[in-house]
Amino acid sequence: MFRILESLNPKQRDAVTTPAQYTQIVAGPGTGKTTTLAAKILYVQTELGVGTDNILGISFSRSAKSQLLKKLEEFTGIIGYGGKPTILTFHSLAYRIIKFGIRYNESRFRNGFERVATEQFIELDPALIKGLCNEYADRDIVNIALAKAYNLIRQGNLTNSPIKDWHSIPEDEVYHIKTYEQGRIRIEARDLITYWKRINKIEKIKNVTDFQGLISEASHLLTLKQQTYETISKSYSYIFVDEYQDTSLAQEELLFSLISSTNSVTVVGDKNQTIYTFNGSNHKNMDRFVSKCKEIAPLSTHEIRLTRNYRSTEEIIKVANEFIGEKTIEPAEECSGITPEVVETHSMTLAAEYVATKIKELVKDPAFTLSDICILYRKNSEFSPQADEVYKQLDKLSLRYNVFQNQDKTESLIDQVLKIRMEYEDEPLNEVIEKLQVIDEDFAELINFIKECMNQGAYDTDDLSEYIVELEEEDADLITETDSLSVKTVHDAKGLEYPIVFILYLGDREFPHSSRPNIDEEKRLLYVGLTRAQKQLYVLGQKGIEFEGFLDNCITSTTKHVLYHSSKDEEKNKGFSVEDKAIIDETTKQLEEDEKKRKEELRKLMDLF
Ligand SMILES: Nc1ncnc2c1ncn2[C@@H]1O[C@H](COP(=O)(O)OP(=O)(O)OP(=O)(O)O)[C@@H](O)[C@H]1O
Repeated sequence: MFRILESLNPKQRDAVTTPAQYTQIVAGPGTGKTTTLAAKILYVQTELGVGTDNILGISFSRSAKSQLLKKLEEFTGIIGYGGKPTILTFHSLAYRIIKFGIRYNESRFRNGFERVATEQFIELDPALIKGLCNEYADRDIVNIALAKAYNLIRQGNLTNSPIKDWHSIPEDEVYHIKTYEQGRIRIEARDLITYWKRINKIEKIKNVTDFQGLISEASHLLTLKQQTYETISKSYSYIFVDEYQDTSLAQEELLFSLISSTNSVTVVGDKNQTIYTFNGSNHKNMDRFVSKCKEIAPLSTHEIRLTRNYRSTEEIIKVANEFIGEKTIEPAEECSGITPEVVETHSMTLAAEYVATKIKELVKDPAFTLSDICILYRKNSEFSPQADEVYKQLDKLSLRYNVFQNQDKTESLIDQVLKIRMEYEDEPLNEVIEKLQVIDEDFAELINFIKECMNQGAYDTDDLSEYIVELEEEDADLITETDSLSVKTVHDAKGLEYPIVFILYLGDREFPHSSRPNIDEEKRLLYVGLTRAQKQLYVLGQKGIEFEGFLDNCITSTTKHVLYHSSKDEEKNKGFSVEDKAIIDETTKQLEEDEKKRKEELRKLMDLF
């Protein structure tokens, strides 16, 4: 352990070795959050003699979990001992708690209970939204809006704390729920109450719940302070929570219901990297953690700030700090590098063309391979026109890239896992793998998944249930091939780092996204993107017509401002007389102004709804 402690800086070491019962590590990007957390988990095992069974790690997603496990593996490889503790997401932890609740007859669910997405409750009862929000003819949108309101209110985002049952909804309240397709939908409290009651009925009859239902039920079981609480709370004497800034109020409540006076808790987070508020995350949890813990153990609550960034060059750090408007990180050592480029282009197509051409040039240098490069875009969706444009340009130049496997593929893996759970009920997983290997079918992905679960302590097919929850949480999985570049959303790149990063496309409605963006969240998102780059950074887009000029704000004294309007010289206004050019410029200006007016009117119109 000494060797690992020696490799850390004094603040990181303090975070690892502090005897405080409650610790909050506030750390900017690239300052070693994952590194410090992994070191602390190992320290607790090796120096304090705590068994892996008594340690619980809570991660935000399966990919965050695998990064932490990778770091732990790296460290255990160095010191030659130490094991992998249980690392769950909040949802799979909730599933585990409910399983105990069922065993002790404390839960409202029964064995074999299932999860559905909130919008899918309607498939179990087609009359679910009948008579609700009648002023809207599009019933699919009403279903989506009600599901969203139902989730937000239970997560605590429509009020100041999570609402646990429909009795607590104030009857005269009206909620305005933003939908992507139809702007805001007005939902009266009585409609939401009816919706909630109907869902309760479906849950009871069909023995199902949704993801937020898992969190609410688990919290409820712990607050009963009966056997479920005793078992869970006693098993995990050391609890570590990664990405704490992205927890919802309901998840915060779950964590605090789990803690007794004897557990030690460490949370790690960075408020500037909160990028899931649309999904309920609430960075105020970071402010509250220390004050709440001080109430429980005033003398044993410790807060540590990590600011030394080991990831990026000084120039990249400067762009990130200036963009977010705070000096949150500083270079760990002097490491000046290549000047970041801010590339101004008229269109997404040109931006993608610039990126592809630049990459072709960059990989001529034997120091770089394609896998050192990542292209980031804003839209959090599988079918993004931005990504499509990038793929098209990469294809033109025959550049290999990794793609996300589609949702169907993830679903088929879930189906396979569910099937083997039924077919080989309660059988040990190593025997199941042996049986799968002799069947003449391609089970490679399934076997990998089972091995991943076994690594995490799963023993038989029944143990797979909580890991299925994690699969269901994922949007899509990346198929990673060697020597291919990555194209992903900023959300998917969270926690990762690449020597060369391209970000596109900063400009009206693209990034910041949508007609009425949450500017603070969009800012944090771009900050996450900028801080993924280690050596080279390229930011592409156009100057802001509306809202904040994100591209302008990336231009600093250490960036190079490039104008890229066409790859072909002959197209750069050649062939036009000076008079023609003046007319073209005037018309373009007029068109831009008309478009601006049109957007403004559209927005006013949407506000009316
Ligand atoms: N004390 C250290 N000395 C040298 N390198 C370090 C140190 N701490 C962390 N690093 C390196 O810095 C990089 C970033 O570390 P890590 O991924 O742990 O940061 P992070 O804070 O989790 O990042 P993010 O906020 O982006 O998730 C990694 O390459 C890691 O190996």
